[in-house]
Amino acid sequence: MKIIAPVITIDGPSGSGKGTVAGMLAKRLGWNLLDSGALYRLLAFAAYNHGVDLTNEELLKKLAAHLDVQFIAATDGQLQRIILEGDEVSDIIRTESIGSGASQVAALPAVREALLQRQRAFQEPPGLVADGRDMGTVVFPDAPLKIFLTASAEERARRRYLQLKGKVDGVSLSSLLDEIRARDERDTQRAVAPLKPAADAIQLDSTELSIDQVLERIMSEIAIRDIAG
Ligand SMILES: Nc1ncnc2c1ncn2[C@@H]1O[C@H](COP(=O)(O)OP(=O)(O)O)[C@@H](O)[C@H]1O
Ligand SMILES: Nc1ccn([C@H]2C[C@H](O)[C@@H](COP(=O)(O)OP(=O)(O)O)O2)c(=O)n1
Repeated sequence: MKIIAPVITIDGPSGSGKGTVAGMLAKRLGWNLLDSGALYRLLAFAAYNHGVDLTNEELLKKLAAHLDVQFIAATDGQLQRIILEGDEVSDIIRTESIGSGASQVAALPAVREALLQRQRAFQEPPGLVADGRDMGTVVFPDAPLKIFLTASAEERARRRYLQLKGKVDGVSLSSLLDEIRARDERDTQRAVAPLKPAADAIQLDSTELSIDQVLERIMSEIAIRDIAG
C-alpha cells in the first residue's frame, strides 16, 4: 500500500518568496521539495534549444512528456542542481526571459496535463513542500496546509533587482516591474489553472515581513495542524 505523504503547498506570484521559503521549509522539516516553476522553465528552455515555437501546443506537449531532467537535492553547502539533457542549467533557467517563456507555455492546457503526473510523483514520504501557481488548487488539492504568499509588485521587483544585480547585465528596476506585471497578468488571467488562492489557503502578505518572519508564520501553522510529526 502506498503511504500518503503530507504536502504543504506554497503558491503565489513571482518574487513573493515562494522558492526561498519552500527550500528553507523542506530543509527544516527534512521533506522533499518540488519547484514546479522549474519544470515550466525547463520546458521553455528546451523549446528554445530545439527550435520549438512557444505556441506549438502539440510539440510542446511531446517535449514536456519526454523532458530528460534530474533534480539533485540540495546538501549542506550546495544548492539544488538541475540537469537537463545532461547539462547543468540551474542558473540559466532563472532569467526573466525564460520566466516569460515559462509563463507562455504554462498557459497551454496540454502542457499542464503532460506535467501533472511528473509533479505528483514528488509526493513521497516523509512529506513534500511544493511551490508554484496551482499547487493548492490543482496538483495537490488535498494538501493539509496551503499558503498563498503575496507581496506588492513594487516590492517583488525590488527583490528581483537585488537578486539579479551584479549577476545579469543590464537589469533595470523599471523593466523588471513591467515584466513582473505582465507575468502576473498572464498567470492570473489564463483559462486553465490560473494563479489564485485555493479556497482553504492561508494568505500571507510578505511585503513587510522578512524571510525568517514568513518562515516562522508557516511553522506556527504547521504546529497548529500537527502535520509534521
Ligand atoms: N520576505 C522577504 N523579504 C526580503 N527578500 C525576500 C523575501 N522573500 C524572498 N526574498 C528574496 O526575494 C528574491 C525572490 O525570492 P524567490 O524565493 O525567488 O521568489 P519566488 O519563488 O516567489 O519567485 C530572492 O532573492 C529572495 O532572497
Ligand atoms: N505551478 C506552476 C509554476 C509555474 N508556472 C508558470 C507561471 C510562471 O510565471 C512561470 C515560472 O514560474 P516560477 O515559479 O519559476 O517563477 P517565479 O520564481 O515565481 O518568478 O511558470 C505555472 O503556470 N504553474
